[in-house]
Amino acid sequence: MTLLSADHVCVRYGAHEVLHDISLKIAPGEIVTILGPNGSGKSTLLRALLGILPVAEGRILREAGLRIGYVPQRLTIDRTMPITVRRFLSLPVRVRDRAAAGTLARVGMSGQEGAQMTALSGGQLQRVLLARALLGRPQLLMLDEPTAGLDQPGEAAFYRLIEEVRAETGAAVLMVSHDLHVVMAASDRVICLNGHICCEGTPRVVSTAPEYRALFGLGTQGALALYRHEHDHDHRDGHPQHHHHHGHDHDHA
Ligand SMILES: Nc1ncnc2c1ncn2[C@@H]1O[C@H](COP(=O)(O)OP(=O)(O)OP(=O)(O)O)[C@@H](O)[C@H]1O
Repeated sequence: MTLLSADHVCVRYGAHEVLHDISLKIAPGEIVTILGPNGSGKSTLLRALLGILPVAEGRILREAGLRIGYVPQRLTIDRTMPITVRRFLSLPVRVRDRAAAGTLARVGMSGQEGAQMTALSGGQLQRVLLARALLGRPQLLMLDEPTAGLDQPGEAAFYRLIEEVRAETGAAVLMVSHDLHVVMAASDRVICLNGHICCEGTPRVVSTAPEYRALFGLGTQGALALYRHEHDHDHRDGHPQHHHHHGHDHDHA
């Protein structure tokens, strides 16, 4: 079963092709992260998947009646127009007090109905944005760099919250990030984007993929070498002097 899919999608701004031949699928309940450097088209891809940006080629398919909860990258609040958390939760769709209170409790913002949106910290604002998205009982949550501007503990706490929400509601999560640590901790699957899909798979597989490492300037040493070393070691029964001799395994077989 697939909630949302892209089939050979290209997106252009004028003559500039920002996304090339993108195919992907999101299944119910999975947490998928799109990872890529600045300008790689992550936000563009989310907006195309949401249907708020036209595609030049290919197509986007959404399950009939799919409920999507969208948490934008940032929210520009007009400081001359004060608005409380409670009123914000009823934009654009009015919600009941009980639903508002319950959802605020869920995101760790219990009793904050009366707070001014402009007075919230970055972490609190993200929680309120998430609460508003959850009020629509989404089957798919889409989050665009939801922890941009948060410190490390704030970021970790927010991703734990996302995992709890997934566990409780069964919602699939598609998010954008350029933070490897977050992705390693909280994703079932990672899609590495740079105008096209460079590689995809579990966080462990992607983090050792040469395409991923080249894209993030990690070189070919470091974790990849370490991973290979450990992998070799497991098969060589404590004969480290033979590490680079590829015939060794066969000698034993
Ligand atoms: N409205 C637009 N008109 C023209 N070009 C645009 C527009 N929006 C984005 N672009 C270009 O498309 C490319 C991808 O932008 P996008 O914002 O999707 O990347 P991103 O991966 O989300 O970047 P970041 O990590 O910086 O948020 C960039 O080269 C950007 O300049």
